[in-house]
Amino acid sequence: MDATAPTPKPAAIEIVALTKRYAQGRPAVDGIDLRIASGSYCCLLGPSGCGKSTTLRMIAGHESVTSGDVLLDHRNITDLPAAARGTAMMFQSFALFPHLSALDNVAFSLRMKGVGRAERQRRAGALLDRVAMGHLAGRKPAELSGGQQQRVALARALITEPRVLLLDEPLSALDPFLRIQMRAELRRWQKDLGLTFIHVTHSQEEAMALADTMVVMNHGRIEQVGSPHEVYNRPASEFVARFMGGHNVIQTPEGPVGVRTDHVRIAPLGQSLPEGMPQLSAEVTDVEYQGTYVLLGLRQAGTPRSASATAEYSVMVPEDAFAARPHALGDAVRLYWAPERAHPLRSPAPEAVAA
Ligand SMILES: Nc1ncnc2c1ncn2[C@@H]1O[C@H](COP(=O)(O)OP(=O)(O)OP(=O)(O)O)[C@@H](O)[C@H]1O
Repeated sequence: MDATAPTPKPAAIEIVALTKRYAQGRPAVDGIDLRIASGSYCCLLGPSGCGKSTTLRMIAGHESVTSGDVLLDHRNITDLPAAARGTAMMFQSFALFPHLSALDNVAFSLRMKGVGRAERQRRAGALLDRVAMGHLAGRKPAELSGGQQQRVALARALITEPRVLLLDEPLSALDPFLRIQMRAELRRWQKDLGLTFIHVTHSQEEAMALADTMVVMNHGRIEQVGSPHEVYNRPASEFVARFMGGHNVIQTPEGPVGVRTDHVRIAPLGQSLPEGMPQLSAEVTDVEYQGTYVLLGLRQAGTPRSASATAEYSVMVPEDAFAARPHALGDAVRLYWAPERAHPLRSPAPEAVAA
């Protein structure tokens, strides 16, 4: 794991041995170290309960820290109140006040700070212009589309002039079509504004589409930090390979390796294979047509139907190749792959298996 490897730009956020313990037993966040480069889009990714929201809330100051530190540009903000940190939060489904206009929603935190009416309306209006919402400033949230509400929520978060914007599953309440549109917009805003965004999601696809840096968490710990390309192409552990999808985890005498489903080849039993290819025998258990490719499910030969997922594999066969040489349920085949396509994977820590 290279969670503490130096980043080329100065770190906007540095997390040092950060721990949150809600109750006895395993901590929700377990001593994590992380540097998030200034001006980058960082996604905290992991399954439900892995500790990503707790981590975000500790950065925001909405959750106390059990131990460890949060630094923003080398300033220790661990014990500062949320409003004094230089961070702002954008929530799931935007959490706009329904009875207030877009302008008053954006101006709200300035009102709380005692800024005069004329000044707060001027600043809120300027920000709404910035997110191309100035012409709809008088509308209430219910009179705005999902995308327009997102822009108001963004303007409302930006009014405090944060250095870092924290986003907690901001797209999860949207329908799939709007979600894809809105994530492109978030990415564009992040680049235009040059701010650091830290975005929590459980969606691999969302993180891959948005992130400069992905942080994959599991059981309160960081499994891997890297660009989407690095994490997808070189998953560090069995957990990351399985969680990201698109990989086979294959047990070899040297330990588990990960091979992408599109890098595993399939041949009928008895056909001679290229020299030096690692291989195994399997039976076709599933054939799924996916349009541009066919996804085959396979079980390693000699393993019972009820065996764990460790003996189950997937192979992605391009549609044309499948048409030229189809495979049917029950076919006995050989799977093989080029040795350079197999990447060693860290096995789960014994305590993680037991949890
Ligand atoms: N206020 C709380 N009190 C007690 N336990 C909590 C509290 N908040 C979270 N937890 C526990 O801490 C662990 C991490 O929760 P957290 O919400 O950070 O995970 P998450 O990865 O964001 O999950 P999700 O995607 O479901 O929100 C979970 O086991 C959760 O049950």
